[in-house]
Amino acid sequence: MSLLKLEAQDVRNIAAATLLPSPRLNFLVGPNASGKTSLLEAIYLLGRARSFRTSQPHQIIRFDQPALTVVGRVAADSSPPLPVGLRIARNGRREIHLDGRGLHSSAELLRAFPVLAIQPGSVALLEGPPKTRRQFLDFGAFHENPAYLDHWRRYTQALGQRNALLREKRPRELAPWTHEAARYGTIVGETRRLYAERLEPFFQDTAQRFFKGLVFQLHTQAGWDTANPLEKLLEQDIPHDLRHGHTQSGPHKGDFSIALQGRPVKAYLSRGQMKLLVYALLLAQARLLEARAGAAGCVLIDDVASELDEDNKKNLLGFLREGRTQYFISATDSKMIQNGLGEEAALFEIAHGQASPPTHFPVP
Ligand SMILES: Nc1ncnc2c1ncn2[C@@H]1O[C@H](COP(=O)(O)OP(=O)(O)OP(=O)(O)O)[C@@H](O)[C@H]1O
Repeated sequence: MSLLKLEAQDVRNIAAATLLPSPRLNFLVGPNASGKTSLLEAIYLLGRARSFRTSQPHQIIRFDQPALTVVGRVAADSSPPLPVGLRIARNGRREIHLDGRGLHSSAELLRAFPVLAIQPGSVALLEGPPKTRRQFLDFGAFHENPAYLDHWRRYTQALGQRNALLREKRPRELAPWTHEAARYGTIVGETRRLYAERLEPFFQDTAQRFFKGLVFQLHTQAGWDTANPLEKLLEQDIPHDLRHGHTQSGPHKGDFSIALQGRPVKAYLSRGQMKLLVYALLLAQARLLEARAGAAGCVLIDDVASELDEDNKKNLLGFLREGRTQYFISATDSKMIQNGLGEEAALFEIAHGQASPPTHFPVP
């Protein structure tokens, strides 16, 4: 499911830009503030209907413009290319189009064009709050299991109702929501656990590229003591939950952690190593998507060279050249990519919010 064409309008400093990318490796090269990240942001918007940099639409829309527009064509493995489009206005109103239809939610878009971003802020995946890690697991589980979104929504709704009753101190009305939250919460927790289990070998493989000989352990925490049924815990917790005004146990408290020889990585790895571990996790997620028939997605890598030494840049490039995933990689200079690009790859020079026509590297 690669991006065949992108047209971005009024995204940050991009007044209007068109990209005709390669289905595999695409390099966006240009000086600081030329618009590389903005182009990556435009691609991300097309797949997720939101930015990876901000939740404030007015920040992404070009100064003094009423709205941004991103349209594209996405290759689907077994059907003709799909036209996709998104418009976001200053008041936050979004219009999403897929194959000529207006969509009410971004879920179909996410499925049609799975996009992942690796950017300087991605280290929050290991260092930030658990919510970031839950979102990582949810994105994977969503693509792994078509029923996941519905289960997740039902859980979130039941949890919201239960929390409202807890805040209003109405314990007698809790029973149906406790039951519903336990039912769907258990499924959500289990689906996340299964996803992490599926991801683990891909993660071990990607981590080996950067950390030869080191073996990491990936542990998921469900958000409750899974030795007990969630329903029993929720019932036991009622007095406690009433005092706090919200539900203490459940997948909304879920998380995962990574350890190296039993020690939490956060406490021992260098900054550069943390960044590599984030690469390993997100690239593993992309590889797992790729392993699912027809679901290979698109990965955006912003500011690729920062904090990676020469060996690791080579390791990364070697990894990216394998498989079917489409990559968009931004860098301030093309040194990193001049050597060893044996595959179909395209270089776009970015200047003042404009992209040059692609330079294609010949297949040897
Ligand atoms: N809403 C906006 N409207 C217009 N310009 C904006 C807006 N938001 C940011 N910019 C500007 O867009 C320019 C491009 O930013 P971008 O982050 O895409 O650059 P970049 O090429 O990734 O740079 P770097 O290599 O420094 O990371 C910057 O000068 C930035 O100040």
